[in-house]
Amino acid sequence: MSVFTPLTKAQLEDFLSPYRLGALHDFQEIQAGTENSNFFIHLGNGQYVLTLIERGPLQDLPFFIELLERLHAAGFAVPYAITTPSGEALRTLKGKPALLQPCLPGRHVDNPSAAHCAEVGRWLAGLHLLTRQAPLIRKSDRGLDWMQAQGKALSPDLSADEAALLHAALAEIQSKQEQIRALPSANLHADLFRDNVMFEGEHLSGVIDFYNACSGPMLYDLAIALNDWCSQAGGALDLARARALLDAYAAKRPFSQAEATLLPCLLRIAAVRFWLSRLLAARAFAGQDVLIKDPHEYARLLSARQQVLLTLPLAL
Ligand SMILES: Nc1ncnc2c1ncn2[C@@H]1O[C@H](COP(=O)(O)OP(=O)(O)OP(=O)(O)O)[C@@H](O)[C@H]1O
Ligand SMILES: N[C@@H](CCO)C(=O)O
Repeated sequence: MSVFTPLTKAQLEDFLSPYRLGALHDFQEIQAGTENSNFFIHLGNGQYVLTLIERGPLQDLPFFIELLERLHAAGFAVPYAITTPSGEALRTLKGKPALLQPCLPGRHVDNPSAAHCAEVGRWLAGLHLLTRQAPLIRKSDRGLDWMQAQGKALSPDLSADEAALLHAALAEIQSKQEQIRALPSANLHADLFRDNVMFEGEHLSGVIDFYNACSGPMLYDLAIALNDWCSQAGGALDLARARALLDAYAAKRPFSQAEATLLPCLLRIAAVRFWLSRLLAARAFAGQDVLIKDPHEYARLLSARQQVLLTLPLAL
């Protein structure tokens, strides 16, 4: 399970009363999730999700709240922070920052079709188009410098083959970092995995978990999504799904030549980022009753991205 801070009904009733959303009928701990404590909350006038933030850059919570408010105002189905009548969005429960959000409809899709991937591409293009003129600035706390530092710290734990794979990727990141930082930027979700997207049939009905959101190169968001949504079991890219995602995106925001050149590198960087964060989580939560995602999946994926046959659709 992954609820780090259990709550009683009385604690919840006390916390929820200022929202004036009706009586607490029921609540359930949400077992999925790896970083925060989440609860489904059934109130008199509907269903909500309560998140207690357990870790991460707490000083950046105002950034997440503002970004989600901006997306909500633009019509995106996202878990914006509901405010109390006195205007409080960020509150505290059992000493943890606490946010009450709408419960978004739909379910996660484990085996996405090309149509699901196209929806993801369209959603990402919408996010980037909305924010690229004036992105809210936040440097990722798991960016290129973090990868270099964590890669160095974690490589002694790896097999010789894995360490060589990681070192080659870190050397590539080092040599191309200026080109990467010069790519066109916007606000990124930066964690757009299948378990952060809800679907009703083939219609994308919501995106959750913005706690890795940041400002940065738009291509990086695509690389993260391609790696999770468009990989076959062994790690190789599924070209039909990848093409569907990229074509749907490019129909709303055409790619630049620099983005086309750097796509293979960005796919490798996105693989390194989640390989390292999963290694760190596996180390931090070893032996505990916490959902740990397999780090080796991302080592395999990085290995499979040494050759990338996918090209970006460019405007003629
Ligand atoms: N606003 C919401 N509407 C509906 N379901 C939600 C909402 N927020 C969270 N959930 C459900 O709770 C689960 C866990 O949430 P989430 O992925 O945000 O966990 P986390 O621990 O914060 O993040 P992660 O493990 O992805 O880093 C989701 O998979 C989803 O099923
Ligand atoms: N989506 C991440 C976990 C949360 O950041 C992963 O699959 O490793």
